[in-house]
Amino acid sequence: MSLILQVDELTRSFGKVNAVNGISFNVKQGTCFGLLGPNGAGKTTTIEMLEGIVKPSSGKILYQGKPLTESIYQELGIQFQHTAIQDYLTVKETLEMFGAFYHHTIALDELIELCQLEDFLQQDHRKLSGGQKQRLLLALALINDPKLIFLDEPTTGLDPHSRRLFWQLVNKIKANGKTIILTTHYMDEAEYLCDEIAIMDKGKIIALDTPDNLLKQHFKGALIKLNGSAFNHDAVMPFEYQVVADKILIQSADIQATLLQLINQEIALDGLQVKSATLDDLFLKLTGHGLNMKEEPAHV
Ligand SMILES: Nc1ncnc2c1ncn2[C@@H]1O[C@H](COP(=O)(O)OP(=O)(O)OP(=O)(O)O)[C@@H](O)[C@H]1O
Repeated sequence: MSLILQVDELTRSFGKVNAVNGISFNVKQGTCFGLLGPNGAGKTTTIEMLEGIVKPSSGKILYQGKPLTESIYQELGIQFQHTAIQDYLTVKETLEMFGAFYHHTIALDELIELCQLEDFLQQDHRKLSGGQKQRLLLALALINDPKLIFLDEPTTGLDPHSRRLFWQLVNKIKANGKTIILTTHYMDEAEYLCDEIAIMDKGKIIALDTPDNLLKQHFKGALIKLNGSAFNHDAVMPFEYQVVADKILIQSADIQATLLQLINQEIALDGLQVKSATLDDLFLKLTGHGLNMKEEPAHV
């Protein structure tokens, strides 16, 4: 599979803040690549450099083997976290207005059908629900029939039904051969949509691979979770464990044997969970903090 994007040692500082600190990755054509991380990790700065909106402090970005130029931006589709749309326009008028910005556009009927906008075409865009608004923003990102589409936290704040509907749309777009770069706080979204992910924390990539490979690499067998208060940490435990946030994580290849050991050690099993590891667990393991944590001070 050919590479649509190659990123090498990309860095961007704002004064003393290293928002993005020497990251490298490749994106294969026709795949969905996820950039994950907590608030302030550097995701938006990264995609804004890829989109040509923010100038890198250093590093290299190649699009289809060549450096980014003005003309390439006609080939990109961008769904921003917030897009200013002129007031009083209907959905149809909004689509027509954005279409006029590009030399080449997709047929509007096709786009309206794909993004399921038929029922709202004559509605003022300000009256759309959250899910409908996101579908309109996606349609605007697709209007120039781009090869590479950036979706920046597209489902933040949506209800579960609207999120699932949006995921189906993203999969349809991918099935049409498009490449997608997605940023998200939602690990289930990344597991469902992304072929490859980069987990960012404090401006750096701390893990990069397919979701499956990352989970296999970092977790053997099942994951047993207990409340942090369950252990006397001075006592010697007959198994390895990790304390992250307010939880104790034990990786176990033999669940029965580990549970028996816990019972023999008279450890309170309140809050016990036995499950397969998820990307949330991986993030917790790698960083020692959850994805939904409050924003940390800037990384200087
Ligand atoms: N224009 C700017 N001027 C100064 N600092 C900035 C600027 N843009 C981003 N930063 C800082 O760079 C760091 C990374 O921010 P960025 O928005 O890229 O993170 P993010 O992972 O996208 O976060 P979120 O999930 O909240 O959107 C933060 O500390 C942020 O305050």
